Amino acid sequence: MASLMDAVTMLPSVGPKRESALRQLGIVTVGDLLFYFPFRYDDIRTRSWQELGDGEKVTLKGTVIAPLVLSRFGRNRNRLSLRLLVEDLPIVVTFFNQPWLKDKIEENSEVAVFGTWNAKRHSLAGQRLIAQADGGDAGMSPIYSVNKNIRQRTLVDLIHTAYEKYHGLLREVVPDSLRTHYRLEPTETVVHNMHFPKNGEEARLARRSAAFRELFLFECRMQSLRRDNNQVDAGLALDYDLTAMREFIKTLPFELTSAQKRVVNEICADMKRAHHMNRLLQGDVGSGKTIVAVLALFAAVTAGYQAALMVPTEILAEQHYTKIAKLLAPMHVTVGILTGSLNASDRAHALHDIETGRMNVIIGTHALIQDTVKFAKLGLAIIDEQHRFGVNQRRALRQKGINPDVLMMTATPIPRTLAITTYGEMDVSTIDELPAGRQPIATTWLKSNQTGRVLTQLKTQLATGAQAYVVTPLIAESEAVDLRNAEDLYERMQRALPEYHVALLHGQLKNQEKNAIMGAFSRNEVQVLVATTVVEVGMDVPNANMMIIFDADRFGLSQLHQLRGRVGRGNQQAFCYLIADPKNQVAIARMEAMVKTTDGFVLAEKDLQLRGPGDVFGDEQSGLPHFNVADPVGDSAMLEVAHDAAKEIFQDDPSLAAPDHTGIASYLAELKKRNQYFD
Ligand SMILES: Nc1ncnc2c1ncn2[C@@H]1O[C@H](COP(=O)(O)OP(=O)(O)OP(=O)(O)O)[C@@H](O)[C@H]1O
Repeated sequence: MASLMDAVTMLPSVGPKRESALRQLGIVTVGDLLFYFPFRYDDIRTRSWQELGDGEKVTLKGTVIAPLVLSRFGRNRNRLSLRLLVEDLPIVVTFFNQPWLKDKIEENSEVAVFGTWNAKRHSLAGQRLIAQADGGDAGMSPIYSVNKNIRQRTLVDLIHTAYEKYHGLLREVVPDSLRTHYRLEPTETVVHNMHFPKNGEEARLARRSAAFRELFLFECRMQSLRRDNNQVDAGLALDYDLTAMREFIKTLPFELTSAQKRVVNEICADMKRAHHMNRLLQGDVGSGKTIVAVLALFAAVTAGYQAALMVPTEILAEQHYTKIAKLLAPMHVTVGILTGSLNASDRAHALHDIETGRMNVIIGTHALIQDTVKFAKLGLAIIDEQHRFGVNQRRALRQKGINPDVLMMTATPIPRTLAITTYGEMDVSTIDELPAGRQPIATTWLKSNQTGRVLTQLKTQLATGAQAYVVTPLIAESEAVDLRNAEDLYERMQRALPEYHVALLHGQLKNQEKNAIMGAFSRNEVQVLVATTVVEVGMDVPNANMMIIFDADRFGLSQLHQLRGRVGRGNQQAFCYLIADPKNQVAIARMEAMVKTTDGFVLAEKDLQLRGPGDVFGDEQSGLPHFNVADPVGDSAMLEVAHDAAKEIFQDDPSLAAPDHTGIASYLAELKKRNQYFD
């Protein structure tokens, strides 16, 4: 019996080659193909040239009135020109690098060409020859994202065939009540009109329903993950020792903020429950996440388990190791470190101590998730700066233990819309308060010809006993040029500040050298640290209260905020100077936002507005889901509706037994089946 889960090879004309090309696009089943929607449409209805504006994309129809001319330049480039009589106007059409069209177009024949109109020269830069099959006069031509192994045309034909044969099997998954309320179209209509709309309006309406469906199903997936997580007996119940916790807290050099107390309580209560903890700890730069993590690590140890902290760089691992070992020493907890740069014998020792359980708390980098690392009894895994780890790496760490509880920490505040999509399946603890006595960092934006002022300020600050960072971005194409820039700046600083120690920190130093420099800076043996962006994460030197960032317009907002967050970690007034001559509006807006606020959540919202979601996190590793039709930012209102609706459904009917919910249940069941199949 036919099913939407049929492999695409069930369609005529899909052999192994096409199958693999489709698979590269993520299309495996007929259902995948039908829901592989175009990302835009070209309006290919023919129009009269008289109504066209310059630069408009259009299809023009006319008669070829002269022989075609093909000219070649160099090896791979060529131009095909033809003269076309459109209504009563002779125009010139040129196609670049499509020499095969010469054999398809005959003199005196009638053709339709899609391209960009040049109103002044009465010419058309041709993109495509419109075939009769495209409908010529009535149509929107869908444009799909394809790869070099499959052409648009082929994909359209395949979708057409699949639709003809399978459209009767398309079912509703969004409950009727929601569909009526939000006036969503039936799935069959959506699929049809996404691929074959008659006009822009049809496409727009179909897109709206398709986006909602996609967001809703995504939210249902998140809710079902959450539901599975929350099942009792799915995780560990870490029965920590409250008295020991209280004693430990007494040894800390400061009083916890009430936000820190609240999140520690949330985390501990969660660890104690038998379900699997899957929690995100977010807090602005300098809000004191580290100590919260240490308390969680300690709690796990008092419950008789090992606990691990995984961080993105070796330097950070070293720093955390030094700090945490010192904090936990009075409590007789054995803390160890595992990074890629341990020598063979240290490594063997560490592995042995992890395996026998002698090491209670293990701090490390990716080295922690290698196969050779075997934990005796891992109860808690904390992942710092988690967006730098891919989903698979997180899963690998989880699989190291007996399904240990997981806490992720991030210093990049996440706007609400993104939090819903990225961390929808997690519980979130937020530190929304800075330790007492912190003053907002005074931020000034200067042009590069005003740097003299900064130097004066720097001298004043250094005279009071403070320290400073001077950051220069990696901007040149070659590392060598970047290094020279940083070295130049370093020498200039040395000359300008002969009575102080200046050091240079850059990415090409060995880890040991970097550690030595950071160590010297944190002991105040170095007063001015000139650095490339390596200081971005995790540096914690409370005596440093001045941050100077050169070419600040080269950084993104969240990076600037992270950098600035390296100062103002003590009680003195801190200063940040952004030196930049931004060239465009977006960069200017970034500088202005930095001057205006020091609140990471406000900046994150601004960043999202200025750049769009992909850029906030940067890359595939962000863990940000990829949507086919929906845009989590542009469609954020819809996302919220979908989120709330899915949440309500899972609350009221967790087993999805109601007749209106069977569509969701079978969608999720199918997903599960496929995951098993492909894992
Ligand atoms: N309750 C507190 N009172 C006073 N100081 C605190 C408190 N909690 C943390 N600190 C100090 O504040 C500084 C910042 O803390 P921490 O390094 O944990 O910040 P963070 O949240 O990890 O920030 P970042 O993401 O910027 O690294 C540290 O020097 C820490 O010792």
